[in-house]
Amino acid sequence: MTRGRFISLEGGEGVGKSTQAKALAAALRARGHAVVETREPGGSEGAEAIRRLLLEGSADRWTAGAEALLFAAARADHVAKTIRPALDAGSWVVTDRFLDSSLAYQGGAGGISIAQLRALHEVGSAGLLPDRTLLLALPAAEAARRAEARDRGGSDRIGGRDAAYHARVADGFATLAAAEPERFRVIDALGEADAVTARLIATLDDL
Ligand SMILES: Nc1ncnc2c1ncn2[C@@H]1O[C@H](COP(=O)(O)OP(=O)(O)O)[C@@H](O)[C@H]1O
Ligand SMILES: Cc1cn([C@H]2C[C@H](O)[C@@H](COP(=O)(O)OP(=O)(O)O)O2)c(=O)[nH]c1=O
Repeated sequence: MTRGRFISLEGGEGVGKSTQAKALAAALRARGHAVVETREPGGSEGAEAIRRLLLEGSADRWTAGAEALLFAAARADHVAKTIRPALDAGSWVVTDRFLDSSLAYQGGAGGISIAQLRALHEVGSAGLLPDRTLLLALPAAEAARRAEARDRGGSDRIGGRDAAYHARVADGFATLAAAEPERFRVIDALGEADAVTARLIATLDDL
């Protein structure tokens, strides 16, 4: 059996990742592929338990280092229990966030070095990378408007960090995409959801 393809959706809060993960999975199924749709932090029983530790509680609950380790631990479980088995069975995997979120949030915005974060990923997940990473790009004001309309002020431990933190996250994603043009595609996330989905699908032709 040929191995499935591994696709990650990335970007800051409110850019449309969850919406597009669903739509992309549906579009791939309509083309006859088996698709596993998943998310981070989470996507397996152990990782969902770690998700609650990461997203609930006070802002200062974890040091920056502990936070990075918890994301890497959650990812290791997600890869071992959900992602690798699905790929080995020939399914496509569409995940809402993966390693690049750690590089942008805990790295670019949080101050942990990219080299250290990649080392944690090597230990936890044998360095598994997506075949393609789709970075949804939206002006910060529009992303904040969408996130606010969805969350009505009730954001989580990390989503609730200040605008300067989220600006560093956006810069971090842009830098990662520029450094790995083979793996990344930057997608304009403005406009109707269906139009954005069509843009995403068009970047997967070669896979
Ligand atoms: N293309 C779009 N245009 C307008 N609103 C959108 C679009 N895509 C998603 N939304 C809405 O914006 C909010 C954030 O989208 P969501 O998919 O949850 O983003 P993310 O997972 O990146 O945080 C949701 O309320 C969603 O319904
Ligand atoms: C996967 C991952 C997520 N995060 C953050 C990003 C989000 O603020 C939060 C996950 O929330 P998520 O449910 O993806 O939120 P949103 O729909 O707003 O994007 O965790 C990291 O900081 N590092 C990571 O490695």
